[in-house]
Amino acid sequence: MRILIVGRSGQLAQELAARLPRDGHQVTALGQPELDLARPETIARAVEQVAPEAIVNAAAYTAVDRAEDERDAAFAVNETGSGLLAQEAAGRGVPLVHVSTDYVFDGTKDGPYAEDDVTGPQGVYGASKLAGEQAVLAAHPRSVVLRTAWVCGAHGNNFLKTMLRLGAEREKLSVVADQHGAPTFTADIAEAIARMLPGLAAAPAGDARFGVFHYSGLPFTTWHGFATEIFRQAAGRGAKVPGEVAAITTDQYPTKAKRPANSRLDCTRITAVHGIDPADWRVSLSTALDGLLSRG
Ligand SMILES: NC(=O)C1=CN([C@@H]2O[C@H](COP(=O)(O)OP(=O)(O)OC[C@H]3O[C@@H](n4cnc5c(N)ncnc54)[C@H](OP(=O)(O)O)[C@@H]3O)[C@@H](O)[C@H]2O)C=CC1
Ligand SMILES: Cc1cn([C@H]2C[C@H](O)[C@@H](COP(=O)(O)OP(=O)(O)O[C@H]3O[C@@H](C)C(=O)[C@@H](O)[C@H]3O)O2)c(=O)[nH]c1=O
Ligand SMILES: [Mg+2]
Repeated sequence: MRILIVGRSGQLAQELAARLPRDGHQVTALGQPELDLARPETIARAVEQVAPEAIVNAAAYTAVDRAEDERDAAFAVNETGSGLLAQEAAGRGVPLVHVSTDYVFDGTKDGPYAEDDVTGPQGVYGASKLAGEQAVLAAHPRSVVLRTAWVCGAHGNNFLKTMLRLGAEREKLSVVADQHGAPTFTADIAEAIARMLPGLAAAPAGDARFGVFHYSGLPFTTWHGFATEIFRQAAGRGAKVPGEVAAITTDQYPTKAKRPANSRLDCTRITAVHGIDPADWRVSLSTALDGLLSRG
């Protein structure tokens, strides 16, 4: 299939550009300035030029704290641009996979979130992503909204790479231990998208394969639990790690945007409908560290 990946420099976009050709797909990854989700005219032009048979939107305004001060910029990309992209996909009759986030939830639920649970974003980023989900689903019945969480990988910037960097510099780190969720590695998300694309291309509007799906790693942990496992595995590979990783509360780590205390996603629907199982993030972490630490 000819596939358009929207986003080029992002961590998931780079992983998709590496993974999808392995299934024989012809892949074009476009980002700014050629395809700028904040500039509507570039969206239509890029889609027409590539003439894709499927589109994956891996681009977003992702600066969670900065979004609090840049509401218009966040909504322009995450809502308006994403909705327009969905319109283009609908116009061409091709399926769209649109990636979204756990931050659409308020985090007060006592247990993992299912796809139809009530949303309630705590910040501008989450609100703009929720508006984007709604715009995409309204514009195009043959779309998948794939909500994931705590995305990490070898490419781009993420919590894993921040921990490795800070861990090499400092003797002590403090990491929040009262936000619950699970890391999701870009390699696993790319694999999941690769597995669902052929079915989506064949499925008509109204098919159960479209709609909202949750996909994150297992087992559930906290950011502190994730950091602890990162340093355990990194130390095993000879990397310099901090002597202490203190468990702190969210109150002790003030940030501009509020994060949900519970980001746990119930991923049973994607398993039932698409046959895709959540990956053990500890295994994916090990693979990512093999690449990251051997490169020095
Ligand atoms: N990071 C995370 O922890 C999580 C991410 N997600 C979602 O996953 C998806 C992928 O995120 P991730 O790979 O981490 O994101 P990154 O922050 O790594 O990359 C974002 C990408 O979006 C592109 N982008 C930003 N603005 C525009 C624009 N106006 N037009 C075109 N492209 C633009 C960036 O390009 P450029 O570099 O040129 O600006 C970049 O390629 C997003 O939908 C995100 O909301 C969901 C849950 C967790
Ligand atoms: C660097 C650092 C972070 N933290 C906390 C802050 C935050 O609660 C948590 C994770 O930090 P981050 O900066 O990665 O958080 P954040 O950028 O909010 O990560 C989010 O990004 C968006 C795009 C999403 O969609 C979410 O799923 C989520 O992954 O760890 C510490 O406690 N100590 C530290 O030293
Ligand atoms: Mg971040």
